[in-house]
Amino acid sequence: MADEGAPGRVVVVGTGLIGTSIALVLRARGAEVLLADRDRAALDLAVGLGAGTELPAGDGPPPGGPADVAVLAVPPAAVAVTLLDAQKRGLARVYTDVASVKALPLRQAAELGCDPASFVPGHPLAGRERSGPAAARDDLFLGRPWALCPTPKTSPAAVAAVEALARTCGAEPVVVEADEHDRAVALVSHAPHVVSAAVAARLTGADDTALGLAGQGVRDVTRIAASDPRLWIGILSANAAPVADVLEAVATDLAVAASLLRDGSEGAAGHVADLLLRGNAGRSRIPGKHGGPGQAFATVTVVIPDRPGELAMIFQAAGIAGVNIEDVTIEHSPGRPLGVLEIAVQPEAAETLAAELRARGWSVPG
Ligand SMILES: NC(=O)c1ccc[n+]([C@@H]2O[C@H](COP(=O)([O-])OP(=O)(O)OC[C@H]3O[C@@H](n4cnc5c(N)ncnc54)[C@H](O)[C@@H]3O)[C@@H](O)[C@H]2O)c1
Ligand SMILES: O=C(O)C(=O)C[C@]1(C(=O)O)C=C[C@@H](O)C=C1
Repeated sequence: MADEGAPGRVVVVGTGLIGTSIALVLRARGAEVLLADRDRAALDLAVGLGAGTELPAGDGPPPGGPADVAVLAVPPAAVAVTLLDAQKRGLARVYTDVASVKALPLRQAAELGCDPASFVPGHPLAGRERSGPAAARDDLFLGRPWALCPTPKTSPAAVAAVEALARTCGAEPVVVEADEHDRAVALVSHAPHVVSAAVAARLTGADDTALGLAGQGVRDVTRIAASDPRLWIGILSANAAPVADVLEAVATDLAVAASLLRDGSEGAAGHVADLLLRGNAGRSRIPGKHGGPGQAFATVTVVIPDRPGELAMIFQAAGIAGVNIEDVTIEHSPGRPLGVLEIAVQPEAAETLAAELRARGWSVPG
């Protein structure tokens, strides 16, 4: 039995990273999932992972009639033709896609004469630097925003069905107009991807000494540079102008920083510091948990011995003190039997938690 409000029967076309991840979570929530992919190996692997059963080939709807929703999890340039095909076949009552750009598939769907009422353009803001069904995860969408870009022609019932699908995947639906979506993701996803690639590209000529000294910083900045270039060239060229706007602004900041560093004067260092401070300010604006507005939590730092049950006892102590834990990070020094736990709490609760933990014998500096 599916959860209440969740789609009961879903078709997923495109069993790569995103399609298979959606299929896995829907299966876990009790939905029947029918899978299709033009790549036999990707389809077989998704079926083997338990993401669903193969959609029978043919011209008409699936056996048992149209599904509640068909999710088109194919590259941006393939969305409109896949939609036309799926609607002609009558695969589902409602259709959505997951492409990282929204204006292009919408425009192409209109040009091809697709039915606009049953199509809800969508985009889960969650992913990985790996492609294909082997990289799929059923927790990929937890707490993430899932953009929906209905037009005035989209039926409200179709929007409600796709909102329910996004919620079933653990995501938070956010309705936004397609052009606004594309400008927004140019800033928060697409331009950062190119910047990451540009930093990683410098490493192609790096010698062994430099590579041997690579730490976490360069790994963090370049993680997404490992993504599939074929997928990303499709995304970037479909959102070219907004991405170029952001890249030009970043390039200006970088060029100014480089010339100030060459200048070498004390005043010049102050100007570079200004960019670093703007970096701190921008980073702190990225929303926190549940995609809510960025919130200034206080951090309680605890030194914890590396032994079983320690975290559970700390969380229990927080519960006894009536303090809600907003977020947690743990830093481990390799080879040391200690960890540093950073607990984010509401500012007014920080002192209560620190006092409770100290009273119970933990080391809480500050
Ligand atoms: N990778 C990410 O982090 C991410 C995040 C959110 C959204 N997206 C979007 O999701 C979509 C899929 O990306 P992915 O990362 O899952 O890619 P992927 O390469 O892992 O999977 C895409 C799958 O679509 C299949 N496919 C391509 N054309 C097809 C067609 N015409 N008919 C049937 N199957 C077809 C491919 O064989 C492949 O299995 C893209 O539109 C992408 O922009 C990606
Ligand atoms: O985390 C990653 O690996 C991603 O690239 C995910 C990411 C993003 O930029 O946040 C990338 C593209 C998608 O359209 C949505 C999500």
